[in-house]
Order: sequence, then structure tokens, then C-alpha cells
Amino acid sequence: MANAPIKLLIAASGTGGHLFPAIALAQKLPDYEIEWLGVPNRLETQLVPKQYPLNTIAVEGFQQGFGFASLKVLGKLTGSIIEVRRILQQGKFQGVLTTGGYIAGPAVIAARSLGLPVIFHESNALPGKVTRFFGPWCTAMALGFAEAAQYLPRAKNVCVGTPVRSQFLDQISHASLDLAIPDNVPLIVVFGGSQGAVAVNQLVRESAPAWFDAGAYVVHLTGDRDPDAGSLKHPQYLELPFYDNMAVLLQRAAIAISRSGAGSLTELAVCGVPAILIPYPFAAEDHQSYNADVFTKAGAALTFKQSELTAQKLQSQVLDLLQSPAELTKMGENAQAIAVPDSAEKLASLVREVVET
Ligand SMILES: CC(=O)N[C@H]1[C@@H](OP(=O)(O)OP(=O)(O)OC[C@H]2O[C@@H](n3ccc(=O)[nH]c3=O)[C@H](O)[C@@H]2O)O[C@H](CO)[C@@H](O)[C@@H]1O
Repeated sequence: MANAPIKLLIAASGTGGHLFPAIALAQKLPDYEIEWLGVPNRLETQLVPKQYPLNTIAVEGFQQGFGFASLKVLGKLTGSIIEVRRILQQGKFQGVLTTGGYIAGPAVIAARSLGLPVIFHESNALPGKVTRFFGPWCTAMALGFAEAAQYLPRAKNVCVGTPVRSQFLDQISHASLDLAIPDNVPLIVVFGGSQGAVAVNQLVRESAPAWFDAGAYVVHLTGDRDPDAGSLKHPQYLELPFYDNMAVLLQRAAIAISRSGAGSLTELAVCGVPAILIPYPFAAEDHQSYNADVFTKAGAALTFKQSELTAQKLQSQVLDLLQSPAELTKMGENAQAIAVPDSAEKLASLVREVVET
């Protein structure tokens, strides 16, 4: 009789940055029976149910300080630990993988209290508070950037890179870009993480006319909460709230202007795209600046603090780069040198090692 498949619960919730790596990993474990743990009304409810059964629990983060609101959160956390224990026991799961965030707390506590192995994947260069707190309890800590290990001295760290969606690893042909961009023009791609970045959008709209004069096209992914969407019109300018086919788009890009979430950076590295990075200034503990530092130090990107960047400065930096093809090539090569294209396989091997032994 064939062995029953291994059952793995994946706790990944919230943003593209947490979900895409987990989905990429899951696709590398086709012989496993995988279920998901998420939160109602977050991105997982759109991305996951087509592929994996989704269990949802109510969980949220602690506020600063410890008041009545935090007591309520503590109550919810206790309830969610009990709920995850029930899911793990009833489903006879043999292990848990999490990509961090609020969902990781109840997932790690419930699994470890039942003696189940936990693999934690942290994609940021500065691990989040939840990762630092729960890291030592996990069976393995998989890191997106080697730089993160210094903040996790008691965890069992293994650097595996961050898995990218399978579209980034498939053969990509420029012909399949379904946007009207002529061949042989420099393309600037602007995106602000999975939600868009209104402040970056404003700087780009002010700067772009000089880039058009220099012959460049701009594809601007604005997110769906930009009050100025639609305000700039130009034949060399394409504005979209969100675009799915990022792999083909980034392959075609001469320069990217981006926030520095771990997911975005990983994709820029895999596609070898030179970048101007503007870390999101309100990200928890300024972790996007730590991510950006890795790329700046490698010579793959130029990083600017949002508070210090004017439209004029952004405009001239991009023009300088457009006029320095050798510099762009070098930055692209440096970006590719950081990439771990087989990260999903590496993480899948780690999961097998931890869960099956
Ligand atoms: C605001 C914030 O705190 N964001 C965090 C969040 O990621 P968040 O999801 O905001 O940002 P990431 O850069 O990690 O990922 C964005 C993803 O969205 C995709 N995309 C974006 C625009 C678009 O039109 N189409 C599209 O597919 C990108 O290709 C990328 O895969 O979790 C990451 C992983 O912990 C962190 O590093 C980020 O700092």
C-alpha cells in the first residue's frame, strides 16, 4: 500500500510578500497534502482557495504599550492558539511552515505545544519582532538574506533565499508582455509593493516628463488607493493599479523604481534589474531600509530616504542612469549575483528534512 501523503499546514497571511513565497514553496511539494492557515478578509482569501483548503482564524497584532486593547488581543491570541491546535490535531498534520507576521504566533505555539516541527521563513534582512521572539522555538529558521542571522543568534538558521512565483522561473519571452511598449525603448517600471505607494507615485508623476523627453517609457503600478490616479496622461506612460505578469515586465525593465519589501527585491534580483529604492518609511522597525542596504552594498541599487528625495533629484538620478548603459549593466549583474533562483527547491528540501526525519 502506498504511504499516505505528509500533511503540512502553511501559516502565511496578509501581503504578497508573505503569501507568494509560501505558494512557491507549496508548489515544490506536490506529493504533500497541504492546507493553509490565514485570516478572514486578507489577500489569502483571494489567492489560496483555488489551490489549497484555507482555514481562517481571528488574530491581530499588539498595539504599542499594554492597555485594554492589548488585553483583547491577548484574549484573541489565546483563542486562536486553541483553534490552531484543534486544526492540527483533527487534520493530523505532521508539520507547520510559516512566513511570519501575526499569524505566526499562534501557529508556532500551537505546533510546538503538540511537539510538531516548525519551519519559519523570514524574508527580511532585519527579522520582525515575531520572528525574533519565536525563532529559537522553531525547528529550523530559513532566511531570505544571510544578514538576518546576526539578529537571530539562538535560532537554527539556514540561508535559502526567498522563493519567487513560478512565473519568474519559467522561460520568459518579451513577446508575451501584453502592454504596448515598443521594442528598443528604455522602460522604467515603478511599483510600490503589493499595495502601491502614493508618495512614490507623486514623485514619479512630477519627474516623468523629462524621462519621456529622453525617449523612455514608464509603466506605473500605482496600487488601488492613489487619489491622483489618472492625472498624468502621455503616450509613453502606462498606469495600472496592479499588474499580474510581473516576471515578464521586470525582464523588460531597464530600471525599476520600487519600495524595498523583500518580495520585490527578490524578484528584482532574479530578473537582474537595476533599481532605485525608496524604503517605506513607516515599515515596522524601518526593516525596508535594512533590505535596501543589502542591495546598495552589493552595487545593485541606489537607495534614497523618502524624506530626502525630491522629484528633481529622482528625475536627474534616472536620467543619469539612462545615459550610463555600462553602469546599468553592472548594477543588473550585481543584482543577479544576489539572487537565489532555486530558493523554493532549497526551502522544500529543508521542509522535507525537518518534517520527514
Ligand atoms: C509595507 C510592508 O511592510 N510591506 C512588507 C510586506 O510586503 P509587501 O507585500 O508590501 O511587499 P513585497 O515587496 O514583499 O511584495 C510585493 C509583491 O507584490 C507584487 N506586485 C506588486 C505590484 C503589482 O502590480 N503586481 C505585483 O505582483 C510584487 O511583484 C511582489 O511580489 O512583507 C514583506 C515580507 O515580510 C516585507 O519585506 C515588506 O516590507
